Amino acid sequence: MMKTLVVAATKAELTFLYQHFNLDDGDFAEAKNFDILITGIGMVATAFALGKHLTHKYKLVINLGIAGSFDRNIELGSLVNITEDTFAELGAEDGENFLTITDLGFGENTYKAKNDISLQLPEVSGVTVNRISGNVKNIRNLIERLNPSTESMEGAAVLFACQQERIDCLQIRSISNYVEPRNKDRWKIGLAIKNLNDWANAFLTDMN
Ligand SMILES: O=C(O)c1cccc(C(=O)CC[C@H]2O[C@@H](n3cnc4c(=O)[nH]cnc43)[C@H](O)[C@@H]2O)c1
Repeated sequence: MMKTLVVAATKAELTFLYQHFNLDDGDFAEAKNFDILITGIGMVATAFALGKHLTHKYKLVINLGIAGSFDRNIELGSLVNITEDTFAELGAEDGENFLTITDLGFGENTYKAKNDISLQLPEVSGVTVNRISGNVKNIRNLIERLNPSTESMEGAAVLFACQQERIDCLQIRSISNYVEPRNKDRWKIGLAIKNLNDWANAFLTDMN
């Protein structure tokens, strides 16, 4: 039987999923129909972990995590299905302009989550960055260039790996904060994680 691979940056983001399915407490945990891979934060850690673990025994990869939202109409703690994700910093600065790697002739910087699963969640596009945006000028620039709804530090790396291996993939994230000058007091990480885990527990149970 082919399994699903659940990928998250930190174990904290999947706390209740580990509890619900009574899983062993490691960075790679196995359940009957799915495995969990904890990669560490960021694109490099994610790509490295997927390079080691992503094989054709998996029919689907689900990237779960928290994310920032550029869109104030998306409530903190609510879930989105990120169907397209862009490596926002991959390219070259040219004075005030930014040249993507596509502009430079070196391939794609945007990847789609390929799957035939229909979910009752808003479908949005995201950016993936190395540093959480917290500077008004950078935030404005990202919105002008890419008009993203969400920001994470791993999403595009997961979509990239899945495209390389031709494995279906979903990216579901729960909004913990708005993308704005850093103000940790306004982040709702606990609520975002609770709602993310409730969704994941139901999805992974129904899938079985
Ligand atoms: O600084 C802290 O105290 C702190 C506490 C908990 C979490 C953090 C993070 O930096 C979380 C990064 C983690 O979450 C994703 N994430 C969440 N919001 C954003 C965002 O606005 N922009 C980019 N990434 C975000 C990200 O995918 C990381 O995995 C800090």
